[in-house]
Amino acid sequence: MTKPAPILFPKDFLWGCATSAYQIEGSPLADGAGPSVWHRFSHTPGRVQDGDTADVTCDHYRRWESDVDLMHSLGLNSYRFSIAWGRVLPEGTGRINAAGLDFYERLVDRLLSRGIQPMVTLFHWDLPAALDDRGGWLNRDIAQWFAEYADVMFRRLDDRVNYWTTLNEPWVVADGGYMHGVLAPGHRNIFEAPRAAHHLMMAHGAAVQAYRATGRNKIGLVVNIEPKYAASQSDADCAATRRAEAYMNRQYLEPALLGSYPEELHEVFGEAWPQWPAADLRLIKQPLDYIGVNYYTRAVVRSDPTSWPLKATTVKQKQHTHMETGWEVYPQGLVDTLLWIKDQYGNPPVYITENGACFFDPPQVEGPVLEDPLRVDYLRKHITAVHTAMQRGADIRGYFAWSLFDNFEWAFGFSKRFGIVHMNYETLKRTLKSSAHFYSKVIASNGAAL
Ligand SMILES: OC[C@@H]1[C@@H](O)[C@H](O)[C@@H](O)c2nc(CNc3ccccc3)cn21
Repeated sequence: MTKPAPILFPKDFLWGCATSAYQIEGSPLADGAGPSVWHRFSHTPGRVQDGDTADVTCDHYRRWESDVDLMHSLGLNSYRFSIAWGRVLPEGTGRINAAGLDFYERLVDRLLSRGIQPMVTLFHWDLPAALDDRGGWLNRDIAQWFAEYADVMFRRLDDRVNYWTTLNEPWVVADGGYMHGVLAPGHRNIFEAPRAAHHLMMAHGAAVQAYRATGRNKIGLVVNIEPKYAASQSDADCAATRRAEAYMNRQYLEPALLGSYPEELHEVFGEAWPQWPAADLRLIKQPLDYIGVNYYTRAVVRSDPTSWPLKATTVKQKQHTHMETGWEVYPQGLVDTLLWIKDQYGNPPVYITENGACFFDPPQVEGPVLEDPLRVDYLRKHITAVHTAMQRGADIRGYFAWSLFDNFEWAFGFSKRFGIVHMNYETLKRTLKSSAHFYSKVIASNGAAL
């Protein structure tokens, strides 16, 4: 029996971890920063589990130098993080806060000095509150507000940042923030959700257009993809699955890549679905250098006329492990997702910009390393899935584990831990989990240690 050939990734493959500003930085109002909708939302009683806020969280705003050194010690060759728009432009437009811009410039310089490539996300949900007061994602003007902010960042950092992302997961903002009201800014309105979604994508297009005027590197869009599998071959379940796939997985990819929306959205939104001007879709469909895919889980879908607005619901797969968010662990879904993008959208360059899991880590035996075997198994199986898709022709350029640290998990507060590094929120001590050691070995061996 010959041993299987070792898994090996390309020499220039990006191996990183991902974070976002509001989730790890703390000090949301320091040095002239303006508040975000998430600062408001987390300080609104009842919105976040246990009343948690990100006022301190990982205190990365003050510990960024040693945090970069920790990334270097893990052997990361890249790091995906986001800019807090309100640190740079406290009112969202107009006046620049030099201290905010300087923080991100110093962070980028230190990353580069440690041989770590920054991948910078311009918007990871923390919209300046001042812009929300002017309508936020419901105001068509936000496309220009976002392009103005993006241009400030491009002009300051494009000589050092090779990978830009406009938006992180527009679906989550529209669905969570405007359809279901469970995320900032907390609206629950089926007429607002498609408008917020559309304006998010117009902002994406306007920022890419601005980048092409001066930019010399790569820019893309990050979407969350959750592959949908019909619970049965019945017409009702197959139609429900198509609606769910259009609503989450195609509503953002297709205007960006094809310049059109899936027909199923007319059925999903009904009278709430506007007729968008063709010029809007031309703005959204800007040539991209890559697509970022955030993958965590899949959904098995059945028809459910009582479920709003999709008339579809997820069927729990009791035979598989689930995370503490209730998400099924299903690595095959990542293979299927990557091959779907390859086959449906012309095999664009893809980075796995987020992949990870939150498990209640077992009771910790005292010692320097915290054991998290379920997360090690999750990472091993999903990184292997990436390699499988690459062997079948998908053009995958990098992988970012979510997340470097345990951090503020939005409406879940600190109750969910996705980090490969444990965060003690009292002492702010960082402690490597066994998944950090595992990931470090995978990087050092370029995959052979899987
Ligand atoms: O929930 C884990 C992470 C989160 O911390 C990141 O900020 C965010 O980019 C992120 N996106 C997903 C996947 N998409 C998703 C699906 C349903 C609800 C919320 C997010 C997971 N995560």
